[in-house]
Amino acid sequence: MSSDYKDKRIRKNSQLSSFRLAVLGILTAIKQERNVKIHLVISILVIILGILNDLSKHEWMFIAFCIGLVISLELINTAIERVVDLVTSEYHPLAKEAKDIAAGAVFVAAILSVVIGGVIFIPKILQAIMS
Ligand SMILES: Nc1ncnc2c1ncn2[C@@H]1O[C@H](COP(=O)(O)OP(=O)(O)OP(=O)(O)O)[C@@H](O)[C@H]1O
Repeated sequence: MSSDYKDKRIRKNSQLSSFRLAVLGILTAIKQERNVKIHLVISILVIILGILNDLSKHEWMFIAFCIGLVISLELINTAIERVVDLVTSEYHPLAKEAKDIAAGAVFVAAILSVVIGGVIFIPKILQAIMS
């Protein structure tokens, strides 16, 4: 990295707080990554479903945890994809492993969220159908 580029970067970063840079990172991921958009839409739908079903404080804590976990891991997955693409545009088995493992982390969190969402919502939906 050239020192000129580094100087410019340090100056630029000191103008923006780390909080604003983090928000910028989230907005970049939302704009550029289809999966981040999909997770956000699903999260909004789950929140609406939660409001309609009048969830308890504990149920909301589980839902909030799952939404935060999946979106955080999706952002880390996106960052790993960027770094891999920065390092190589060629096919490389390690690049494949890095991307696939990062995607696996999101998948595990998504499965956990589906299980928790099912435990919370299925009984409520069944009760609503039966009554
Ligand atoms: N440089 C590479 N070398 C080897 N395999 C790669 C490389 N880049 C991508 N792949 C493989 O292609 C898959 C898709 O890669 P891509 O870069 O399109 O990430 P994707 O964009 O994972 O998916 P998404 O944007 O839907 O999250 C990766 O999961 C990986 O298996």
